[in-house]
Amino acid sequence: MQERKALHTLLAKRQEDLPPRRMKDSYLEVILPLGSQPQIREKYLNVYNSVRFGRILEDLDSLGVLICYTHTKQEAQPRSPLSIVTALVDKINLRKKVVHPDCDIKFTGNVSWVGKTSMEVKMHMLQLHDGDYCPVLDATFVMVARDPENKRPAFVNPLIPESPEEEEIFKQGEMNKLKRIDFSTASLLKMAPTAEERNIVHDIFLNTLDTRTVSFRSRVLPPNSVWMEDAKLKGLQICHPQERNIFNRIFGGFLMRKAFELGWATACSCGGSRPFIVSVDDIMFQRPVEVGSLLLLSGQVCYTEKNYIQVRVHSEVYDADTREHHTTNIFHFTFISENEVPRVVPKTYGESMLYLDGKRHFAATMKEI
Ligand SMILES: CCCCCCCCCC(=O)SCCNC(=O)CCNC(=O)[C@H](O)C(C)(C)COP(=O)(O)OP(=O)(O)OC[C@H]1O[C@@H](n2cnc3c(N)ncnc32)[C@H](O)[C@@H]1OP(=O)(O)O
Repeated sequence: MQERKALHTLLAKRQEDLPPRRMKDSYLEVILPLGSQPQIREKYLNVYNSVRFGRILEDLDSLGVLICYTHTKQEAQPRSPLSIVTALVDKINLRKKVVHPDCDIKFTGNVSWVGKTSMEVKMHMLQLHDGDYCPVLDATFVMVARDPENKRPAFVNPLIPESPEEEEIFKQGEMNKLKRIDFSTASLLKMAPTAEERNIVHDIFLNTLDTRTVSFRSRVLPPNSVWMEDAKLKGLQICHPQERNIFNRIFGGFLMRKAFELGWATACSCGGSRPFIVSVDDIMFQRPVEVGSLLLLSGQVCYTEKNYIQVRVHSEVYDADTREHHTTNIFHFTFISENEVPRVVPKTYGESMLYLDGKRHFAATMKEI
């Protein structure tokens, strides 16, 4: 950090002082040689003889940051003054259920939109089959540039779209930002549910009343259902220095892997058969996780429909000295199970809000895939 302090003088005072970049300036292709270098397969292999998605999340996070460093690279500077951190995983949509552990994987990506200090990155993952690379997933992340000590935001190079297609991609980035603001304004933590949503919650409530006692208090679980309070799992992670990133905080990809694995286990125990990841959305990195933190993770099935399971993982750090808890991330995962899954039923008002939030995330995912 002492060394990094000296880099402050290299920061731009205004965004206009930085040379504009094109999308192709930050374009990178990286090969993960699972086919040609068998010795690296072990790290990626899961028990179903396919690739661990948590490892892919780590690779996407590192690649996203590397793409942003490429976008902001100044030839004259031996070292970048910027600390680039992951602010948001906007969306990851899977196009394939299974990723083979013995075929090469190619990642590609570039900066697709730029604000003042934030950059949207679009990445794609493809896998080699019979001589061709076939699409596996598409991902959109948002990274934020900070000063060398990671204390304040720092300007990034503007982005100039060069063709009508690139203008469309750039416009989409702008729209994504507005959509995120709308989604967050309508959050159930800030606003009451809509009339339609209130009816859904009340119908669920009526459906769980015990017809014999006719009381507001006695509740009965409908057939093929599970109470939400019984559809959760918890985990603890001690954040050892091994998981730190280049800014001495816990690596975002590691947090995603741990949250994904708990989310998967939660979906597995609720659904009763093997779940496959379909989509990841709206993972907001609200605050950095310090090395040495006790990270508490809670996985909750929020919503189910047919074979689909919507899981939310909440992560918080616990400070044993002050006994305070601070939320660091909320993760949203959509899984598809091999068999039809039970319906989850909320009992309390808080659970009903989690249910509606899960239903909203599920609906947004289904619209896209
Ligand atoms: C070399 C290659 C290999 C490298 C591999 C290492 C990879 C290392 C990557 C990591 O591991 S990072 C670790 C995981 N991430 C974190 O710990 C970040 C934790 N969160 C934070 O530190 C802050 O919440 C964050 C810096 C993201 C935002 O801080 P603020 O809320 O104070 O932001 P501010 O209001 O100053 O806004 C700054 C910009 O961020 C944007 N922003 C903030 N939160 C956002 C969000 N949630 N979604 C989208 N954009 C967001 C905001 O719009 C604005 O953009 P513009 O300047 O372009 O207008």
